[in-house]
Amino acid sequence: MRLHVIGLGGAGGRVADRLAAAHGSDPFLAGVNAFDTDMDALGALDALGEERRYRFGDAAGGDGLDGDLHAGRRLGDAHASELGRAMDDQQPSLAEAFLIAVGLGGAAGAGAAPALAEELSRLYDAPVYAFGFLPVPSETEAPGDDGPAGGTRERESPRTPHRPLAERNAARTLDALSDRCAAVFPFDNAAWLRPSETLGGARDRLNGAAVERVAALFGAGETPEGTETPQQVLDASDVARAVGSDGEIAAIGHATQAVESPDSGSRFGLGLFGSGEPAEVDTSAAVSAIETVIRKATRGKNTVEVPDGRADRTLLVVGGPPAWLNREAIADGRRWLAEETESDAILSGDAPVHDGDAVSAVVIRSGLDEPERVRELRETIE
Ligand SMILES: Nc1nc2c(ncn2[C@@H]2O[C@H](COP(=O)(O)OP(=O)(O)OP(=O)(O)O)[C@@H](O)[C@H]2O)c(=O)[nH]1
Repeated sequence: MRLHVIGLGGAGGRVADRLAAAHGSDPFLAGVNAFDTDMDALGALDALGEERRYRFGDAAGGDGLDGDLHAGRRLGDAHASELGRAMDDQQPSLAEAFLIAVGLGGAAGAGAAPALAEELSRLYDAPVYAFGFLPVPSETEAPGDDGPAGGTRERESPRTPHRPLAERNAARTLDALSDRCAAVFPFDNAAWLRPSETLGGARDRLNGAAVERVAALFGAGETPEGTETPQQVLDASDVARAVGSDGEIAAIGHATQAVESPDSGSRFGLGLFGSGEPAEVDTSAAVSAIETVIRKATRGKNTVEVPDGRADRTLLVVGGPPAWLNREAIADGRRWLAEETESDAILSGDAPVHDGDAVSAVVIRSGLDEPERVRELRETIE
């Protein structure tokens, strides 16, 4: 689907930049922008062209907002239409979905996100989704008090900036985005940190994991021109049906498994008869690879925890070299997922990747019980 990604604030900008670096020429990424009040943060991006970066909010004097969410909201309200216009050269009217990426604990991005979501919904028919990083607990703790391993940890890795208001900002922004977006995809930074890591040291790895999942989901139905069309094409309306339009929280699970790239058509001489017929792949190997990736995508670490694995709605996309996409195995995987999630509303699609060297699965779950970390955050403002 044609996706337009807008990264707001420091974290959002870095994710937008990373998406542009890894997927800038992929057909699904129709537009990318990074908007921030902070000149230095925008200046530190390297894949996004100057024309895609935009500093807003003169009142911030070119700096960040140091966690002042009220100031961020004010700036967002004042500049939303200006930000909407700053996207215009990338034909946002052709986008089939918008994705606002933001660090929920901050102020510049989190403050502007609700107003921008409202503005985009007013201007365009396409759904507006939010992808938001949840803060880690150590951000709100007093400096130096970073849990039992705290002292050493801070010496070993870049410091995580102290943001006393991060949890409350995140709770307020989650609520505001749920009211204004079709769906919210939280990414739980804390769940993705390894025991010895700080957020400052791990953020590039986390951003890579986030980008991989965004691309796996939104790029799934989009095959480069001239390649095979998926048998069950995944389109923007499938994603919309899976995640709903009521601002519910959705989780993305993703897994890949390396497989041997079948030498497409080699048995008959590639292209000689225009057959492009795939070489044979051992059926049991294909079945096992598909079963493994679907289970890993479901039970492995998702962008946010799915309590008891349960969901009202589920979307499954299985990708890989066409010869590996065994129909029966995918159908079995769907049945397994239906039981696992207690959901009977499972949509699915294929993502054939010619010359690919991995089988992959993306599992989206929406209509979840509240994840523990989201509940903790919400309690900070009750
Ligand atoms: N995964 C990830 N999370 C980040 C990153 N940078 C910041 N965060 C998280 O996002 C929150 C907001 O940080 P920023 O995006 O830098 O904040 P901002 O929107 O620029 O707002 P101010 O700095 O307050 O003006 C932090 O509290 C962290 O939890 C990043 O690069 N990756």
